[in-house]
Amino acid sequence: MADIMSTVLVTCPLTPEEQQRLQASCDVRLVPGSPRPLAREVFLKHVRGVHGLIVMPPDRVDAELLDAAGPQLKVVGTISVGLEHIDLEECRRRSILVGYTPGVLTTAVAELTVALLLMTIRHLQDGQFIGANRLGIGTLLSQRMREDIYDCRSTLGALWSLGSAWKRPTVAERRRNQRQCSGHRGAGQDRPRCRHSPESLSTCAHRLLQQQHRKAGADLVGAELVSWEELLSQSDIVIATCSMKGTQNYNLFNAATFARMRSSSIFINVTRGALVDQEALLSALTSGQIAAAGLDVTNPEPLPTDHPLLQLPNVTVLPHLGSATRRARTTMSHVTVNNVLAGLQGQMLPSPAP
Ligand SMILES: O=C(O)C(=O)CO
Repeated sequence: MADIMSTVLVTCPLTPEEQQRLQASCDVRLVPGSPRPLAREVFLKHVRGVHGLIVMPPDRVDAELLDAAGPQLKVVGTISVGLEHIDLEECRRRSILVGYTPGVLTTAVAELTVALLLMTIRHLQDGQFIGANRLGIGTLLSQRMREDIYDCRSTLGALWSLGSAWKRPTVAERRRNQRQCSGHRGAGQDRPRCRHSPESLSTCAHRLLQQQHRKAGADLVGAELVSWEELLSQSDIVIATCSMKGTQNYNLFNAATFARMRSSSIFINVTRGALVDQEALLSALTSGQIAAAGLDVTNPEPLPTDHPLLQLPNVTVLPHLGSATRRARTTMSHVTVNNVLAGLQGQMLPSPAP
């Protein structure tokens, strides 16, 4: 049991079971109403004097926040695999433990990626509008039509993250299975070519492990390791699944990147909006430099309702639904509470940040 006097601030929803488990051991302080994203001044006000902190992106945990919390803070648990909102160096300097939730959402995000890809390629959101307004199939047929993925032998280029690079099942594997399920069996030439750029893999934490796993991760899903240049210029579909690596990958997709892609390319982003220079994306989409984009993540989230990206017919935007499955969210809550309870008891975290 954690010290009964420990106070934990929770800024985001936990499952009721995990909230109860936390409440059995600690004094739990919930941010009132918890509108997301949390206003900074509210966060700074409620963090004072807590021993543990449960957050999710984009709640920024930096020196200012840690100063506001005070020296008794022992542990921060984020309900996410992404860590870009936490100043890990500053936490380390203050001996504050940080836990996160790697691995447990990979499947949910991979499924969302395939769904978003299909929505984007087939204009499904337009279909929903047409259906809801009883406009009929003729309206749909008069709209722009897209290639079937089935026939186009497209090349899928994915930038895999630290976590999903070598964990099964990945996006590439699912897409391969999907084709097999729809009757595309057998002949090797029927399989989509999967390209996998080593540029996006972590070169800081676990460097040797990642380097050892890069080739293995690619082999696991039948992917070829190619350069960043090749990935951009040869892929029909480019999927950003890499992390921000702190701020290192900020605007990784920019005007120069989109200029190297094909005019028929589809761009999908399922990890972080800040990977993309949105002005450059907007201009690539309006000028025809690329064909379409499907975004589960944007910068900021949510986008303002009058944002020009939301007005474009060749863009599908979802409200960051990647991990929104019962299994993923339940496990993420569970892992986070385990991390925080361990940290409050001065134990090693079961799932520590790298
Ligand atoms: O866990 C994360 O970092 C997410 O973005 C979940 O969708």
